[in-house]
Amino acid sequence: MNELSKHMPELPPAALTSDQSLWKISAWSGEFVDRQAEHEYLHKHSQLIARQLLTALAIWAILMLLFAIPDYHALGPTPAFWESLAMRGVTCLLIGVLALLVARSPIRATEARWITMLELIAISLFMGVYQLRPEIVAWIVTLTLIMLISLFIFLPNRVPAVLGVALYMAVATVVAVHLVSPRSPGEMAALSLLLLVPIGIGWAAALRTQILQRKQYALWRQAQQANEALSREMDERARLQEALVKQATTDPLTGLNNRRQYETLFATELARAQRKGNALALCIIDLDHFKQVNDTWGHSAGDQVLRDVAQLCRDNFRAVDILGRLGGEEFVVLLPDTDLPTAAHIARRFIETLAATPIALGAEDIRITATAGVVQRDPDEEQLESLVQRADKALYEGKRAGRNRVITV
Ligand SMILES: Nc1nc2c(ncn2[C@@H]2O[C@H](COP(=O)(O)OP(=O)(O)OP(=O)(O)O)[C@@H](O)[C@H]2O)c(=O)[nH]1
Repeated sequence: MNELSKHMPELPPAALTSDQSLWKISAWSGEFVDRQAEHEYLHKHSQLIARQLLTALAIWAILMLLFAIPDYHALGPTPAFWESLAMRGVTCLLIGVLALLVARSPIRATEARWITMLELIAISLFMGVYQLRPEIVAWIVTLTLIMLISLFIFLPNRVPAVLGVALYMAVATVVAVHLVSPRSPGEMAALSLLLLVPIGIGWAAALRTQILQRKQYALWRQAQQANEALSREMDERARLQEALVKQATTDPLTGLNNRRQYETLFATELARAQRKGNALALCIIDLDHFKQVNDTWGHSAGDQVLRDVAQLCRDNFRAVDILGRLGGEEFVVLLPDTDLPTAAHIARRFIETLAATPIALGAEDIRITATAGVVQRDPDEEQLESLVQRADKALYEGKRAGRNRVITV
C-alpha cells in the first residue's frame, strides 16, 4: 500500500451492489413487485411492445375480415350475414382506433386498460356469432379455444389483465352455448373444463415469458448500476488522490509549493543546470515588519496579505520560475537559467512592484515592503539548504541595512 492509498476511505460494499428487493418479481403476475421498477421496465420496452401489439392487431383485423367469406357462403346475403359483418366491421374499427393510438404514442401499448377494453368489447360482440350460426357451435368453441391461447401468447398485455379477459371469455362462451343449444350439466362442466385448459396453459406460458424477460432486465440493470457505482467511486478516488497530492505538495495558505515539494523541484532543476552547464539562482523574499500587520490588523488579515503577496509573485515572476513558501512570511523563488545580475534585477523589480501595490484589508489599503537575498548556485553546490542559508544571510544583511531592498552574494 502506498502512502496515498493509506488515506483512502474503504469502499462501502453496498455501493457496488444494487438493492435486490427492487427487482423482486411477483410469481402470479410476472411483474416487478416494485411499481417504479415495473414502470421503468415497461417504459424501456414500450417501442418493442407497441410493435408487437400493432402486428397482432393487424393479424386480428385481417382474420376478422377473412372469416366473413365462410359466413357469406353459409348465410348468403341474409340479415344474419349483415349482422355478422357489422360485428366484424365494428371490431375492425375499434382495432384500427387502438392501432392509431398506439402508433401515435407507443407508451399506450404498455397501459393494460386500452387493449383490455378492446378485448372485452370484441369478445362481447363475438358472442353474437353463437346466435347467428347455432349450427356450428362446435366449430366456434374450437375457435374460442384458439383465441384463448392467442390472447396470452400473441396480444401483448399485462398477465393479470389477460387472465381476467380470458375468464370472461370462458364464462361468456359457456353462457352463449347454454342459451343457443342447452346441454346436460355434465356436458357444460366438460365444456368449462375444456375452456379452462387453454387458459391454464396460456397463463403459465405468459407468466414464464414475463418472468424470464424481467429477470434478464433486472440482471442488466444491476450490472449497469454496479458499473455506475464503480465509476462514481473511481471519480471520487481520483478526486481524493488529486486533493491528497495537492495537500502533500502545496502550502495550504498560499497554494505555493511547500518545502517538501520544493526540494523535489530543486533536484530536477539542479540536474538540468548541471547537464546543460546553465546558471541557477535563488531568491528569498521576506516581508518587512510583518509582525506589525498581524498585531494591528489581526492574524487573518496577515493571512490575506500572505495570499496577496503569493499572487503577486505568480503574476510577476516568469512561468519557469519556481515559487514556494518555506514558512512564516518568507517566500522563495528558484530562477532557472539565470545568473546573479539578472536574478537581482528580477528580484528588485518585484520588490518595487510589491512596495507600489496597495493591499486591500477590508475598506482600507495598506502597503507592504519586503527584503530579498539573492544568490547564484556555485558550480559544486548541490544542496538547496546551502543556497537557502546563503540567501538568508544576504537577506538579514538587507534587513540590517534598512529593509525594502535586494542584497546579492
Ligand atoms: N498571519 C500570519 N502570520 C504569520 C504566519 N507565519 C508567520 N507569521 C507571523 O509573521 C511574523 C514574523 O515576525 P518577525 O519574524 O518578527 O518578522 P517581521 O515582523 O516581518 O520583521 P522583519 O522580518 O525583521 O522585517 C510573526 O508575527 C509570525 O507570527 C502565517 O502563516 N500567517
